[in-house]
Amino acid sequence: MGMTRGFYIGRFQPFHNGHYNMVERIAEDVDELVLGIGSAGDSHSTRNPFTAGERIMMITKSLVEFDLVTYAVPIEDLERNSVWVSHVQSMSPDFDIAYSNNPLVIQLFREAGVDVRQSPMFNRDVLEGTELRERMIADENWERLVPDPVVDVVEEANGIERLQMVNDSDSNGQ
Ligand SMILES: Nc1ncnc2c1ncn2[C@@H]1O[C@H](COP(=O)(O)OP(=O)(O)OP(=O)(O)O)[C@@H](O)[C@H]1O
Ligand SMILES: NC(=O)c1ccc[n+]([C@@H]2O[C@H](COP(=O)(O)O)[C@@H](O)[C@H]2O)c1
Repeated sequence: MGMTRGFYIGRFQPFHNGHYNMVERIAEDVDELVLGIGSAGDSHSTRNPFTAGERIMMITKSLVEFDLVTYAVPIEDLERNSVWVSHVQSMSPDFDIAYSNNPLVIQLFREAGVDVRQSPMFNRDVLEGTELRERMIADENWERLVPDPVVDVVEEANGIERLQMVNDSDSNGQ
């Protein structure tokens, strides 16, 4: 078979070991992988603390060890789900298979005729962005739930202090 390119989108707030395990799985199927940085315009909020650039650093540094060509492409949100797949395709290198465990994303790709594959959830009780952000806010242990380079990126961005600050103002109703 020829070269296969996959596409995997997430908000990656932050990129954690569940995402890493999913890439490990995907790497068995494809030669190249596009990582879509979802909600790319969002940052500095409790749900989306990190910028697209910071998330690109987390992903690029975490995936260097794979025998896989990777591209990180920021994808901003749209008001219209009905044209979202075209929007993604307009920003990304061409891909053969989309990977997601998000039901809306799966449905939109399938309706647009794109081949979609799911993976099992890895250790979902702790490997979840929401859980990680809660631990960061509470100064609880989160470092072992992410690839080592992500710890450095969070530190460089002063991410814990930022998340604690924006969480304070978010929960005070801005
Ligand atoms: N532990 C995991 N194992 C396998 N896939 C995962 C895991 N966590 C997230 N994913 C999948 O990775 C993609 C991107 O996930 P996303 O960036 O929303 O992370 P999340 O952990 O679900 O974060 P949040 O709690 O912030 O929504 C989605 O398809 C999601 O289902
Ligand atoms: N209408 C839209 O803009 C639209 C539709 C579906 C998914 N998305 C984005 O795709 C990403 C999906 O990633 P998650 O699986 O991490 O939720 C998110 O950033 C989400 O906002 C956007």
